[in-house]
Amino acid sequence: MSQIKLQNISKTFGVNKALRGLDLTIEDGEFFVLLGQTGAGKTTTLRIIAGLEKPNEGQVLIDGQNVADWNAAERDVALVLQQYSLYPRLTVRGNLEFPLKSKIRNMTQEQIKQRVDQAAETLHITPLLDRKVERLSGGEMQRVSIGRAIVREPRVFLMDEPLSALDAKLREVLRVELKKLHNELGATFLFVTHDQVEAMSMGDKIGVLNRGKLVQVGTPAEVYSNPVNTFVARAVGSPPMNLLDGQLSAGSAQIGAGAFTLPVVANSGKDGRELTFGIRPEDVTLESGAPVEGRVFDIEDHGVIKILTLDVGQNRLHATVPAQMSVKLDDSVRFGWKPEKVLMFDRGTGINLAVSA
Ligand SMILES: Nc1ncnc2c1ncn2[C@@H]1O[C@H](COP(=O)(O)OP(=O)(O)OP(=O)(O)O)[C@@H](O)[C@H]1O
Repeated sequence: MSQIKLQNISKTFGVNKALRGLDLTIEDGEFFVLLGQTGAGKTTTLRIIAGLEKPNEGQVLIDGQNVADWNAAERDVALVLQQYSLYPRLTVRGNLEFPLKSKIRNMTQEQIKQRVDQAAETLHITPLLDRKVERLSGGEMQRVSIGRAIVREPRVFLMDEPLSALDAKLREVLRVELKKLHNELGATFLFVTHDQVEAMSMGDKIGVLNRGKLVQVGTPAEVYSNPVNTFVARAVGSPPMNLLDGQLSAGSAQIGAGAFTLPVVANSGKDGRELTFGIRPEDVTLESGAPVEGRVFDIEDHGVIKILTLDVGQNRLHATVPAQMSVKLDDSVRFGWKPEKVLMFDRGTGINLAVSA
């Protein structure tokens, strides 16, 4: 178990700035998820921690020790990748034993067997131990990859989108299993993904990475309910937060070119300012007496809920409603929201006014 600290890490590939002054602390035993779009710098961050890449600037500290001069083996971190790096000709047992057979470890056959059996039990792959890896399904292979990391009992687990090659159902199963595994091992996990559902459902903490910079760190609930800017507001939540351009006028949001007006919690001194108003789809309420009229442009049925796309003038927004609500395409509906549910962002910078105040 270990704490990881990245201090002012920058990494450049030619003219490409992969990481730009990254500061990040992952506490001992934490399940930390780094969320970012493709090219945000997630893999580079992991490779720098693992010692496979050197930063141009900044330091990596593991348990307070600067590990700049430590090679990958000395850092004792395990990297689990999206593409399983297994030996196809070996059995599952052979693959799990492999990292333990190194001379440096000096382990007896009995010790190795014990570790392998234990890891196989934890990952529910005991019945597969004698099977050749090339004859496993994708989900089974990913379990074996994780097993190869577990047997080493590393200080830290670094996971690079380990579930993204799996189908949706299996991803769900393994998400739960990885969380359980983390609880059982009590180890530090750094998991990177571009999938916000994965980030929200797995992380004790989430760090949102945008073009090599960390934009926000917090619990999933904090990041969801109080995004620091419109980038984070868009990055978490499905469907994403409605972001509507408008102006603040006497305690009301005037959306679009006067398309509609709805109350917000007054923010002194912001009258007349060009803003972007943010409202989560589940906070848009449909009621017959609600103040604004919209037209139903689209309906997505998700079992227990429906996601409606509403058109109001030039504006389009999402509303999440119970599945039993009777509504058809092109219906005219009335909607509103509670003033305290609306976030306000500066239109130019995208910064959340509540954060910058
Ligand atoms: N070895 C390399 N040589 C040149 N450019 C690189 C190299 N590795 C990464 N990059 C660039 O650095 C940036 C960050 O890449 P990185 O792989 O860390 O992003 P990522 O967030 O993991 O993306 P993805 O989700 O697509 O894997 C990208 O623009 C990428 O093209």
